Amino acid sequence: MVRYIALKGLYDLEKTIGSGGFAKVKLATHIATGEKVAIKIMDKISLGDDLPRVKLEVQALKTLLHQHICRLYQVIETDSHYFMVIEYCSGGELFDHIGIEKNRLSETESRKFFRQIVSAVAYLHSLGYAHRDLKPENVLLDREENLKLIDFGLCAKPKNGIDSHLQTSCGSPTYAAPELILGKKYLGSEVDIWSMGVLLYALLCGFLPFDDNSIENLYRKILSGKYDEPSWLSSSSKRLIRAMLQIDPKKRITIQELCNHPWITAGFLNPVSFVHKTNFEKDDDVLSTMSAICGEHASDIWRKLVKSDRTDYRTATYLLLLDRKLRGLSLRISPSA
Ligand SMILES: [NH3+]CCCOc1cc(-c2cn[nH]c2)ccc1C(=O)Nc1ccccc1
Repeated sequence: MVRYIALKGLYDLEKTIGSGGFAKVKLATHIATGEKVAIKIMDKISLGDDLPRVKLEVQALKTLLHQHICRLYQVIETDSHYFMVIEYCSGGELFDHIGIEKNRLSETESRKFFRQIVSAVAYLHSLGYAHRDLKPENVLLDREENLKLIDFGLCAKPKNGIDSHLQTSCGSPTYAAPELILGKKYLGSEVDIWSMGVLLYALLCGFLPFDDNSIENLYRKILSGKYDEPSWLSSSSKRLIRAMLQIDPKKRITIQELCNHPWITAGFLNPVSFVHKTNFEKDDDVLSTMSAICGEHASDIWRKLVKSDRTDYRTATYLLLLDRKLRGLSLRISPSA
């Protein structure tokens, strides 16, 4: 196991749980609390001119506090690497959860998960962000099967707000909107809606609306906007999918309409709201646990926490202890912390 000096005494690295272009994600243990975390390791050389994207992703994750968006605990930068310590989603990828035999979810189960995606994306858009890479690999589950969106490496916050156009082509073609693959100017919010339509179709059908081994055929299918509607789809599901997979982005349903759509609210008392986690809430039990170990006064620990950029080891320890408390577990810290 390659040893990273920067993690020594803080995190024990374990198996690799994901690897992408320029990042590797490893399971790790936060030594002070024994809690599992995911550490996204990026080496600066292979990042090349994508280096600014890491700053964007860190900035986005520090801002985005939502129950269905993976939490960033700590960022460590060395001369050669970035380490992003992120919430571990022990349930793995949602689509692995669907399992091979069933390969699709019922409308009720799909609605439960899809409402959580809509809540996270509505929150994202309300802050002027677009994810731009919504795909099954980026939809995970935590231990209680709560959905978590990950990988904001491509997310954008256009300087003039969510309604200003983007141009960079990014994300995977299979989930990409027609305007994006045509290289047209596009709105991040509109391409996210299209990708969510592909996700919903995959949940309800167990396969993708547009799929082909040849990229030209795949593009042709996406641009045609034509896809199969299997017999088991209800007319309400078909109507919603059609509203999301509109070729013309101006005809596509908006995130606000989506939150109130009859398919989304069926069986629920209320539309999807993007009520999110409050900011950094003070917890005296956690602070006294930390103070018992490190000897500092709880009030001093809290003051430093609030003043910090909230991505240091103290922040990670505080948030992980808070998670333990919210799960009804004992608050313990190993003295070596
Ligand atoms: N497609 C997911 C592979 C990478 O996995 C993660 C990525 C991030 C991440 C990456 N960027 N931002 C957050 C955060 C958490 C995980 C994770 O917990 N994955 C996992 C857990 C159990 C089984 C399998 C996979």
